[in-house]
Amino acid sequence: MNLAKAVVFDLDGTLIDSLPDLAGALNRSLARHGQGPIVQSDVAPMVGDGAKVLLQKGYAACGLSPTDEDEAIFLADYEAHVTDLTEPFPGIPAALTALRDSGYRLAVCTNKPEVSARKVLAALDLEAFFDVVIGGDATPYRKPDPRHLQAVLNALDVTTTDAVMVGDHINDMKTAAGLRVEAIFVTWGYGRTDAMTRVDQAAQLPALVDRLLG
Ligand SMILES: O=C(O)COP(=O)(O)O
Ligand SMILES: [Mg+2]
Repeated sequence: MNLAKAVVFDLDGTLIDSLPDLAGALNRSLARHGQGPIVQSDVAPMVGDGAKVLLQKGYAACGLSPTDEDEAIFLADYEAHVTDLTEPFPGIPAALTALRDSGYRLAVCTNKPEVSARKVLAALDLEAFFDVVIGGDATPYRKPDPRHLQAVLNALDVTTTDAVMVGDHINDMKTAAGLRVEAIFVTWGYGRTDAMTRVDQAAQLPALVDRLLG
């Protein structure tokens, strides 16, 4: 058993394919100004720094910048539709089950607003896997600031050498590197990096985590 060891997951693009609902909310917001839609493949690289930055990047692509009202409407609209089309990526529930069965403690470190993160985890029956969930609006720091991950490790009471971070974005890799925490880059998400340790399928995660933390 690995009671003192933990696996910290990014959420969007790592555990869940949330791009359709993120793009939907962005495009509904742009439509209020007679702009868009932006196709999902162009929205994907805008995901990773949280919902507000997604809105700013989407508006910038149309030569606009969002007002406070646009932001409030967008955040409320996304929160209301956070599970319309969003699903776990293939093999994720089984991989989380295998990791828990091996004794790892699991957590989520996401730049997503925490209310939306918890809502989607509950709706997709993933919430019970995680001891700690910290969203991008829940502390003064968010990824790539390593203090976001440090807050998760503190809440877990786990040391940096007993944790691994799993993510789909350069922000996740930078966050882990800032604390010298081992990191695994998942290739099924929305980001691109040259990270050395990579996985292409969720089923490969438990063995890789064992190798890095064992
Ligand atoms: O929603 C985002 O922009 C990023 O969220 P993530 O940190 O879970 O990938
Ligand atoms: Mg991500």
